[in-house]
Amino acid sequence: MHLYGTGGVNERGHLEIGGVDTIELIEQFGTPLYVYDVELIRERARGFKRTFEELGVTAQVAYASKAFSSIAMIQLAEQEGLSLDVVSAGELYTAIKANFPTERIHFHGNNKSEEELHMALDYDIGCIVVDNFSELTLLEEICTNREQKVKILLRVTPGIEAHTHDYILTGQEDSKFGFDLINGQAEAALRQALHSEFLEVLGLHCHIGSQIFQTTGFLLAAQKIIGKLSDWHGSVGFQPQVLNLGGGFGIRYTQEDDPLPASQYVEEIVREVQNLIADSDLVMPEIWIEPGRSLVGDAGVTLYKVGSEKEVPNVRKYIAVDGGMSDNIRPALYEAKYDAILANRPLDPVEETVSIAGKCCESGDMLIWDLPLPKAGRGDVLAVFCTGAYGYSMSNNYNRIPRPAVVFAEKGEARLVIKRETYEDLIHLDLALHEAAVVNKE
Ligand SMILES: Cc1ncc(COP(=O)(O)O)c(C=O)c1O
Ligand SMILES: N[C@@H](CCCC[NH3+])C(=O)O
Repeated sequence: MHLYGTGGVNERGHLEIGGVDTIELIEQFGTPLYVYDVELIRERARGFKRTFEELGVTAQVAYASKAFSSIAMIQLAEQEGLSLDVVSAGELYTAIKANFPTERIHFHGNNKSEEELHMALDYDIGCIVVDNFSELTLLEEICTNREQKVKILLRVTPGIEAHTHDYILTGQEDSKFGFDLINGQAEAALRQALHSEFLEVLGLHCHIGSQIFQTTGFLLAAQKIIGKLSDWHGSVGFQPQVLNLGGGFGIRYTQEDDPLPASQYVEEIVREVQNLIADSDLVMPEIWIEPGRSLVGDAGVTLYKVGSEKEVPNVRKYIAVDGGMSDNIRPALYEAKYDAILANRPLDPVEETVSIAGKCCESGDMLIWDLPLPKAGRGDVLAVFCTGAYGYSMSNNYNRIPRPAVVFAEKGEARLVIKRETYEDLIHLDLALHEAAVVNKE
């Protein structure tokens, strides 16, 4: 048995998270249940901030709220002095409702609508990360009409192929995100933005991908970007105040994963930037990062009840749980791997290898292939580790399965921070045929 995050086994022989017995939690809140170890999120946030402080660099650590956005989570980010990356009006709305300081909100996305840009301006958020020419022009027009200034970063694609799953790569040239750094797009965007009296260009942003285990890609991106910034200092006289190198720091989902300590990513990036800046005419900019997964990923566990089983003789045994791709789509989407144990008897010896199936009507709804477990059956509780990032946030109602509840556990106290969806919630936007008015005729 291998524990992730700060999970432990208590005197009752149950898996404990944040000092809370997981079996007591499911008795109270049901399954599937997301449980977050709040202390671990705090530790991770403090770790990032401390590393920058020790390096003497002015920084912002922005939590990429797409990893897991909820009012309580945003409040936690605020308590820890993080900034916030949002990518939609919905994420921005959540942040506003959580009273997150708007000057520390950064707005991302490759297709922000007019409405979203207005909303960002209404709340006077910290900065908008401009992704492409059409957005740049639109934002310029909107700001001119409103006679309102806004701080922006230009997102660039530095032409880096980070070593990760194709679907979560973002820094390569052929990407839907950002201005191409190398072929002149980024410089043209900078010139256009500098021309506008309403756009204040803070600097550049790049995000090369997610679940990255090496620093090489980040260092290469820093080299390419600072090389260009240095050229532009000569040609356009631009001095960046901010360099945002995104998120993407990998975490350990299974024992096969071998990520670096979070501090090492930051340290190596900062030292590279310092060296490159020292060799240029530029002044050291603030360094911003925007981790999601590495702040919340291994702090989350999903608890499921074990249900049916099926044996395919001489091939495999399937064990089904009461959730699946509706609460965690990552295995189906990215072939993501997870590890799990029985939360009600984690210390029992392994007896067999089973494959964990979800309950959705899809063959692809498999959570874990070939998991060593004690003999498990109805009544057992499966704890899948490291589901804190892109689990709940990508959950859905496929097969009209209600979304799970989410609990924060800290120092022996459990707080329900997202209620379980009810069947009523599932149909609350539906209109019955007799209620649905004809809307396309007078
Ligand atoms: C622009 C941007 N910033 C930050 C992140 C957070 O990435 P991660 O959760 O891998 O740290 C993402 C997601 O990949 C992203 O697209
Ligand atoms: N959602 C993805 C990562 C992409 C994040 C956004 N660029 C995951 O679960 O790993």
